[in-house]
Amino acid sequence: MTGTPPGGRPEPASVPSPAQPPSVEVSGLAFAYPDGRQVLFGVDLTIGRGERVALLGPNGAGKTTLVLHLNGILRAGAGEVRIGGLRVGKRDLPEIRRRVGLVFQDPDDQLFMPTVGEDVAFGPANLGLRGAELTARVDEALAAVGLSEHRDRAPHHLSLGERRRAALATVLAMRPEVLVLDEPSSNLDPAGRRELADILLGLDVTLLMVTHDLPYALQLCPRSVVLSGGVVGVDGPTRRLLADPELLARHRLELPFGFDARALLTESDVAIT
Ligand SMILES: Nc1ncnc2c1ncn2[C@@H]1O[C@H](COP(=O)(O)OP(=O)(O)OP(=O)(O)O)[C@@H](O)[C@H]1O
Repeated sequence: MTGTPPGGRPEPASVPSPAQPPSVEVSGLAFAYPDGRQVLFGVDLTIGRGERVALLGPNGAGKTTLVLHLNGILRAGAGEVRIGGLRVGKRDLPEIRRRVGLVFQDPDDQLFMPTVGEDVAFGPANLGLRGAELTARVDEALAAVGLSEHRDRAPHHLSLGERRRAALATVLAMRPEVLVLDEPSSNLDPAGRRELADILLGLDVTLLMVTHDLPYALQLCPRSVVLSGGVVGVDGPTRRLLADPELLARHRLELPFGFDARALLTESDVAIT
């Protein structure tokens, strides 16, 4: 909520009031798949309202497993997850799923209606929206991702970049508080990557982005968390993580050839490292 302090400028929506719980609170989260494979061993992670955080780690570290707990697709074996103070569990699942929007890596997992507009309307219609209210919600979500002109097109006729933005619109139509993106930049061309970044930077949500694309993490997320050995192994400013070659090597993270991460550091960072 946006507030106007007496005599002052309106506060941005992302500034938390002291009474507001964090967007995401994961505490002591442990999880094993039914085949017995234990992936998470006690994850602790708090994300404040309006923060943008990159979730990093090598293949198989458990990043997707962790984010699937945020909207209750997976159930914690031990520990708990809270979204805006509300515990993720059977009782409040519909509200949790409204609060947490998950955008999967493959947009085709989220687009299944004959037209883009119908796909975007699907979630809010399930919430009970109808008529002008539903149309306004769809308009708003399509405009946010720059697809207003594509409302009546078949999703499978869109480019990958457009389909990924359409999948994002299906989630934005629910007005989520937390947006979780699984590898949003994968297979996008440079223009598609930039367009998506511009959209994401303009959203007023808490953002958690799973990615192997470290420059994208840097561009979008001031904070990064590295999942390692089933727990949060590293948590800090993205620019400092990326400027630490030993840390990157330890977690099998690699920057593109020629990317000068040391140039990211400020004088105060250099003094600390
Ligand atoms: N349904 C499942 N049943 C059993 N094991 C699974 C299942 N899904 C994932 N795993 C295992 O859990 C581990 C973590 O997988 P997860 O997909 O969460 O990792 P990740 O960090 O997202 O990897 P990537 O970067 O490759 O997407 C892997 O060893 C994977 O094989």
